[in-house]
Amino acid sequence: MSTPNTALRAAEPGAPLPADAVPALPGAPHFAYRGGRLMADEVPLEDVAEAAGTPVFVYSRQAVLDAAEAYRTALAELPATICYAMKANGNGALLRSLATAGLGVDVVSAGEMKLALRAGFPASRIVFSGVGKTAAEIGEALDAGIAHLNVESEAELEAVAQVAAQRGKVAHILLRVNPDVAAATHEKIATGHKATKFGIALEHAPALYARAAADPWLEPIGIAAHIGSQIIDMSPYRTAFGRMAELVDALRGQGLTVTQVDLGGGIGIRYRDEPLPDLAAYGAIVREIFGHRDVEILIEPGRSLVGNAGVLLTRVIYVKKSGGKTFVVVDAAMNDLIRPTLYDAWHEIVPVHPAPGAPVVPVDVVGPVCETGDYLARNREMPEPVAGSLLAVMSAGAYAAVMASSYNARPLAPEVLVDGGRHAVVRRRPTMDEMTALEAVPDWLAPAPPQGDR
Ligand SMILES: Cc1ncc(COP(=O)(O)O)c(C=O)c1O
Ligand SMILES: N[C@@H](CCCC[NH3+])C(=O)O
Repeated sequence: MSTPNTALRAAEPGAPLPADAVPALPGAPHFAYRGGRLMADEVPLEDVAEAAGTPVFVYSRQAVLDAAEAYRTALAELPATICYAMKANGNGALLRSLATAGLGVDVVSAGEMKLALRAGFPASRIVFSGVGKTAAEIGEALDAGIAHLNVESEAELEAVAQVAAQRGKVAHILLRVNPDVAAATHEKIATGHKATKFGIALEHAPALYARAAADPWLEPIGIAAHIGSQIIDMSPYRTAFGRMAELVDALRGQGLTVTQVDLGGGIGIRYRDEPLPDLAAYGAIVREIFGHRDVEILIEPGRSLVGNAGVLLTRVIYVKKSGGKTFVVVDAAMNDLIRPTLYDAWHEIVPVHPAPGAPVVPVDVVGPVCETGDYLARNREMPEPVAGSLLAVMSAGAYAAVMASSYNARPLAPEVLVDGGRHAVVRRRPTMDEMTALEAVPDWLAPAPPQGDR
């Protein structure tokens, strides 16, 4: 498949972009070129940059809703609830959009739980996952009436039992099992093989489930698994779900009640030239394995709902030639998008205003942060941008703004939501005062020297 950059390269100097060079961007059709400029739905990205400054994350509300609809279609007629894994993107306006669309949500901390409740997700559609829930968090979840508490270890089961008894509230739990499946993905985001910290070994699950069923303060309702993230080939799901189904049958064979299976998330997106994940095939696997088993199904997609619904818009500060290389220094950096540095991730980077005829050269797209690892792309063939121009870093809707930091005292990039032809800042850039608002200088420190003496 031709990537956007190679497609752009096909243009002759000075000639308008040929029709077949209009790049098939990840994020299409919601992010697409029209009239020689990159649009988010009906909004030119240059307008967003003008209104909110750069760097800025831009999300298409319709892209998220379409992605949710694609899951609904794939799972049609199954008793399935889509619980968006909000760790991928916890922006309140996006959450509100998904809550209004009737989705559930998967949370991994009391903080996420509170954001989910605030966004309007009912407690009955909240799954509380996570390997290290504290007693305080378990208590908050019980108080909020969370309907699905996913338990990841024997120690956690004991903690839940204790907190539930203390509060006099029955905890509805699912045991997260580790199906020991190796999915082809980056090692830092694989979770379903037994060497990871996640889940309970399949062979230990029956005894723990029975232990829970015997506890008056625990009501085990099902089992959960999540095998990893950015999974493109659906076959590991078949293996994992098959093992889960065997466990469901075994538990029922012991006279235990199982009404729910939580199949986790993990379906990948196209960042570069990956095949598009086959949601229909996924749906068929779920149907084949669980369709006749009389269980309610939960799924927890994160990235596949929001990843290609967002871009990071950035402006070129300088083009620097040094050491035989071309560095495109932009105003976004690793603190805004850490995925390239952390996972060697590829994010497509394209001009907002393609300049046909611009020489295509290998460049490093780097930020202003003082780290050698501060890059968004390395040795990337792209039309050489000019200082002041806008670039869009694609596929930045998932695990981007949520993983950002203020390293180098850089303010968190704002977030803008596009809805058709309108757009709004849904999280603004913090001021310097806001960034330091939590700091305190103890009174035993000498006062700051007067400005003139510094
Ligand atoms: C328990 C759980 N559910 C769901 C997800 C969402 O994964 P993804 O964004 O790959 O769909 C994750 C993250 O990998 C997770 O840990
Ligand atoms: N943060 C990872 C995904 C982690 C999945 C969370 N369980 C990424 O950016 O790809």
